[in-house]
Amino acid sequence: MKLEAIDYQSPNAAEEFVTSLRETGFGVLKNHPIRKELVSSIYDNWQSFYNSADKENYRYNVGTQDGYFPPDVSETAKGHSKKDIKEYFHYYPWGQCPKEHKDELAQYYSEANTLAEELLKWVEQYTPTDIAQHYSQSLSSMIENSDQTLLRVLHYPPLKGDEELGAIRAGAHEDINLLTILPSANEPGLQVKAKDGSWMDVPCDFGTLIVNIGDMLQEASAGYFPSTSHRVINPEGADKTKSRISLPLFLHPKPEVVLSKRHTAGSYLHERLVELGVI
Ligand SMILES: O=C(O)CCC(=O)C(=O)O
Ligand SMILES: [Fe+2]
Repeated sequence: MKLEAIDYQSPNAAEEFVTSLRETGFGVLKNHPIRKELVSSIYDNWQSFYNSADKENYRYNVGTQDGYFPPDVSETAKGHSKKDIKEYFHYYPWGQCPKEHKDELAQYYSEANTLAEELLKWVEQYTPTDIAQHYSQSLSSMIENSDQTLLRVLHYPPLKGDEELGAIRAGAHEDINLLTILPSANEPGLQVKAKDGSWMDVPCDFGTLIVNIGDMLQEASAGYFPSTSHRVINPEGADKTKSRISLPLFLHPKPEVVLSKRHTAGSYLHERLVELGVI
C-alpha cells in the first residue's frame, strides 16, 4: 500500500480521495487551494514565537483549552506512558493569540475551513446510502459556524540527547475529531499505520495537503470510515538539530451535534480529553 497524492483539480478527485480515506484513513492532495506562501509564512513566524520567552505569557486556559501548551504538559498519547516531545499552541478565533500572529492565523483558519467543508461534501457524496442514513445531519453542516474547530501550531524542538528513553515526537494515536487537514510539515517524520500493522511514511513534499479521518467520523459512519493510527518519529543524524513545525486543523462539530446513539460531539470530546490527561 502506498499513499499517492491526488490532484484536487482532476475530474475524479472526489471519488479517488474518498476511496483513499476509506482504504487507508488518509488522503493526500496536490494542486489544492491552500496557499503555500501563507503556510510557509506561518511556519517562519511561529518558529520565532517558539524561540522567544514571550510564549510563557500565553499559557493555556485549562477550562477552554486555548493558548500555549509547554513541553512539560504536552499530551501523552492514549495507552502510552511517555509524554510526546513537543509543545503547541491552540488557536481558536475567540481564544488568546499574540496580536502579531492573529491576522495570519485567522486568514488560514478561514481558508482551510472553506476547503474542509468541500472535502466533507465529497465524503458525504461517496458514502454508501446504508451508511449515510446514520448521519444525523450533513457532515459539512456539522462544522458550519462551529467554534470548536481547532488550529494547532505544533513545534517539535531539536533533540538534545536528554529526552526520556523511548519518547518520540508524537506517539501513535488517532485524532478525536471528524477530519484533520494538515499541510505537509517543514520536516519529515509523519507515519501512518497500514492495515498489515507496518508503518508507512506519509508523503511530505511541501505543498501537499494531508487529510485524515478522526474518531468522530468513524463513530458517525458506524466504522465505515476508519480513524487510522499515526505518529511522528524522531529525526536521526544531522536532522536531530532541526525543529519541525506543523499545522493541523482539527474539524470539530458543534457540541450539540449527534454523532451516534451513544454520543454527541460534546460528550465524545469530553471523554477523550479526560483520557489524554489535559483536563
Ligand atoms: O505533526 C504532525 O505531522 C502530525 C501531528 C498530529 O498527528 C496531531 O497533532 O494530532
Ligand atoms: Fe494526529
